[in-house]
Amino acid sequence: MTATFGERLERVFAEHGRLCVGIDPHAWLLSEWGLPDTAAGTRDFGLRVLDAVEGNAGIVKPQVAFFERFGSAGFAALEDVLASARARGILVIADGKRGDLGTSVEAYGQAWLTPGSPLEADALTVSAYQGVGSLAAPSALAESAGKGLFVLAATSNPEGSALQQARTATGTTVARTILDEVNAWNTEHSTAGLGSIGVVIGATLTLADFDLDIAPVPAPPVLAPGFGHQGASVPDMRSIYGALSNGVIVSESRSVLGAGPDGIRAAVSTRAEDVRQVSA
Ligand SMILES: O=C(O)c1cc(=O)[nH]c(=O)n1[C@@H]1O[C@H](COP(=O)(O)O)[C@@H](O)[C@H]1O
Repeated sequence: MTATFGERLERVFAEHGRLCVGIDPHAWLLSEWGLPDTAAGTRDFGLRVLDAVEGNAGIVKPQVAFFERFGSAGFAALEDVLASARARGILVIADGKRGDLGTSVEAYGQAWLTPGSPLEADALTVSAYQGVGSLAAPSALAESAGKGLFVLAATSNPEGSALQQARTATGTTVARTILDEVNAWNTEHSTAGLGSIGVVIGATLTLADFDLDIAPVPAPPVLAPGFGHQGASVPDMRSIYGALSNGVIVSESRSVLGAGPDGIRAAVSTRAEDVRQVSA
């Protein structure tokens, strides 16, 4: 039987820890790395990040937008990066923040989560603006293929708070509604341990402001951006996430990538150790 995404994630946690290195080839980073601001530059950048991650950490998160800037050539570059990560056994969360309804969102699931697809990743970030129920098709696809989804619940940017803290007719915040509905899916569909469907909760936030401070049981995987460049500090991980901490994936992009091509391997190694310290 195919291992579930949650089981695969727990294995990665045990073997490599919870650091996720973002692959965000900003134009200025390409320049600092001595690479052209082209699709070929993003490919080289992505492959060099994988060189630094291999053996040092277990998870990467390519930000699709930085590849998409170059159209089909950018997607071809991303396909090469995804294939290389698969070959190295590095778990990939494609940060595409896709969201739609019905057969359209199902097609996004097929694009990013079907084994053998050119853009195959292990998990995809998705938006639930159309309701968590709109994600049923890609969730089912993920579950059957041992893949995962990360649903945006409370994002690290300050502009998201008003909408995400707003209360629905039942009095529950939008962010909490998403967390509860994700958890209901996991309880119904996943066997044991971490579920296959996770949430995104920014590390820059005070979880109580979103009614996210009481963790559901079982706690889902939590993709946690906002560490490093956006100001959250890794040693504070447990105090930020409380009872959700056991599922947290610490994600950093610029703070690690800024070390440059010569310094990145050491930067990943140091940061992975910092994350292990706080996870123990
Ligand atoms: O889904 C994400 O990864 C994400 C969610 C969120 O709430 N905030 C957030 O910054 N991100 C992504 O995480 C990365 C953060 O990059 P750094 O701030 O450089 O670590 C970017 O790719 C963002 O798009």
